[in-house]
Amino acid sequence: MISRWTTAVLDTDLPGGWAVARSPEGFLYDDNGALFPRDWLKRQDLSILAEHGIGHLDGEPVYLLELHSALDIPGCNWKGLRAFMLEDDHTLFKVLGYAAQIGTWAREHRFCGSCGQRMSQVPRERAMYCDACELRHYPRISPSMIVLITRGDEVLLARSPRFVTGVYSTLAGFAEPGESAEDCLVREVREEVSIEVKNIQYVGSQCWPFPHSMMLGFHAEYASGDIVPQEDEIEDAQWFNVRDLPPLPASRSIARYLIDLYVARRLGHAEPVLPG
Ligand SMILES: NC(=O)C1=CN([C@@H]2O[C@H](COP(=O)(O)OP(=O)(O)OC[C@H]3O[C@@H](n4cnc5c(N)ncnc54)[C@H](O)[C@@H]3O)[C@@H](O)[C@H]2O)C=CC1
Ligand SMILES: [Mg+2]
Ligand SMILES: [Zn+2]
Repeated sequence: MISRWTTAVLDTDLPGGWAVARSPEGFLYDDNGALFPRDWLKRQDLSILAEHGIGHLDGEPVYLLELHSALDIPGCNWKGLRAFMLEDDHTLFKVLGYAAQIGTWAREHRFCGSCGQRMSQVPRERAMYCDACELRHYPRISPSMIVLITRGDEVLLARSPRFVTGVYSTLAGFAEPGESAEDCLVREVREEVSIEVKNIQYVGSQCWPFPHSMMLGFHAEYASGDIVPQEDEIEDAQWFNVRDLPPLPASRSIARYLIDLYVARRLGHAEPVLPG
């Protein structure tokens, strides 16, 4: 059965529901997954930094317990968000991805960036509020462009020194103030491989909670220039034939989708579906 997940701001004074627990070591899980009866979880000896009501899973309320540190609970373990992404339960990954973004943002906005006073959660709204200067902070989302550059049967893929050995991917980068999505894409491509692109086509978007990116995915055609990899950022960049590709990123990523979609169109195969 596919579960239904909707986000919501829930009242943490109400009892009951499910909860996920997040510490610097990741999310708590056991053989049944990462959702625990909330009242049971709160009876454990947790060092709770903050609690957030984050939404409904199949109609049941779900809360996040954001912890100062991990602790040993018999039969349970801690695991990072990336490990959950690589597993089959996509809905659980969405719940935890949202929880991670809310937890990180609230943790990093406990004090007002303008006057330094302690901030508090606004009831029924996803915002932190400063009483002293009436400033509100909303969850942070960072728009990032990601692009597959194509040249007929070839695609341009690159390696960052941070990637798993052998893996090549599309180019990506964060938008800067003052840029349109297209401006950002053109700048990132120039910076990272020193080439020019044309016919920029928007393909789709994906939430990427590492830590708070909104990926806007594009296809673009090669226009001119020779590949010059950006020092320190790009270890290697090459044109690959769609029939002979290197190891690619994880199938949940929009990077992989942009590649798989182009290859499918080029070779006349069925088109993949963009992972949510
Ligand atoms: N879902 C997917 O398929 C993929 C997602 N990504 C994500 O796209 C994002 C951007 O990709 P990168 O190549 O790492 O970016 P990038 O090419 O802009 O370089 C990263 C640099 O940007 C700066 N930076 C960090 N956070 C920033 C922010 N919030 N706003 C502006 N600048 C910032 C830092 O100096 C950092 O070293 C990352 O979050 C990355 O995880 C990247 C590739 C694939
Ligand atoms: Mg980049
Ligand atoms: Zn303030």
